[in-house]
Amino acid sequence: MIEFRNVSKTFSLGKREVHAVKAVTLSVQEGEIFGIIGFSGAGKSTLLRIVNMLERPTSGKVLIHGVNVGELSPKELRTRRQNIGMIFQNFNLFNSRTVSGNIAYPLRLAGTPNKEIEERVKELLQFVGLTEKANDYPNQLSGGQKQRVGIARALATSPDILICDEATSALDPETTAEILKLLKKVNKELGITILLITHEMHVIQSICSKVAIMEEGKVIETGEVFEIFTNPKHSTTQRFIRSVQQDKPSEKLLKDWYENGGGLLYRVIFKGDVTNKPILSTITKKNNVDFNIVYGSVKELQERFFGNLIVSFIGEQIAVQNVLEELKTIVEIEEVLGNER
Ligand SMILES: Nc1ncnc2c1ncn2[C@@H]1O[C@H](COP(=O)(O)OP(=O)(O)OP(=O)(O)O)[C@@H](O)[C@H]1O
Repeated sequence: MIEFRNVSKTFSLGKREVHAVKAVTLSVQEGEIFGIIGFSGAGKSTLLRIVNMLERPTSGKVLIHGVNVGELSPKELRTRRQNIGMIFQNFNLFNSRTVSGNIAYPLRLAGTPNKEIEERVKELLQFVGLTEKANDYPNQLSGGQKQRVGIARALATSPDILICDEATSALDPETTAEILKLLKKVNKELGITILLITHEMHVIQSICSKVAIMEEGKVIETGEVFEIFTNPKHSTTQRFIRSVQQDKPSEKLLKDWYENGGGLLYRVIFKGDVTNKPILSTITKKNNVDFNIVYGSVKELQERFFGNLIVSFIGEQIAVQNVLEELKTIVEIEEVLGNER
């Protein structure tokens, strides 16, 4: 639905050039919630602004429904933009207009008749749960309520794409969770494709189905959120994932473990259905080996199970080797080393 093909953007600052986006190729499918994550300066905002040509790419192209957005006439581009809703970290509401006035604004711009505007605003207020606040002004609202107004305004012209620029970064954790729930509802009930940027991995974990990780203008890794979380390849991706789930004991605990003569530790990763089966106990029993789960968790991720256990095996060396070989045919397994080893 949205395709970035080899998109680059270079800003010229006097003699200096900033390569904000470098040869990005990405595909966002219809109905997805697609997250782009990266540290500050990675190029996320620039890439997002290229979708509706608020920023023109230096090279490459963006296709929406197969149409090259860069080649649209000014009139066609205006229509395309009406079909792309956008919400922002700082909400960007008009403080001099009421909640209703803010939501009605894009409809007025589009020349919608008053009666229709009234009905649509009522419907949107209900959808975002702000009917009671229709006549309030933005400065009478909490951050979460302001973002609800932002979402209602973005939906006013019935777009097929919603772009979220750090939409929850200014909100506390509880309000963030409420807004993410609302975005999920927008996606599920209205079938709107969502493209969001964030620097917070928990946002990706909560609502995205696909993710791209950006660093220094490039996409360094992309894929299904479940796959990226369970098998991150790039060290930056691993850092982001560690921000939401610690996947091994601290270095201090690992050091103590090994110094106190603890045996080798292995990370055993279970994905999906495998978590239902007593694999560890069956295989170790058969080989006359004991096991000790030292650390770990089994979580739900994208409606699938994901187990990450740190295990020590106790038994004859050859028997432990057999257990490892057999486990490797069913689950992922790797040695866990402390930095000190
Ligand atoms: N209009 C501009 N003129 C010059 N340089 C720019 C412009 N916009 C962005 N940049 C530069 O491009 C690079 C990428 O910026 P961008 O805002 O896209 O990153 P980001 O990942 O969204 O970061 P942040 O979360 O801090 O906004 C940065 O080095 C930034 O300074």
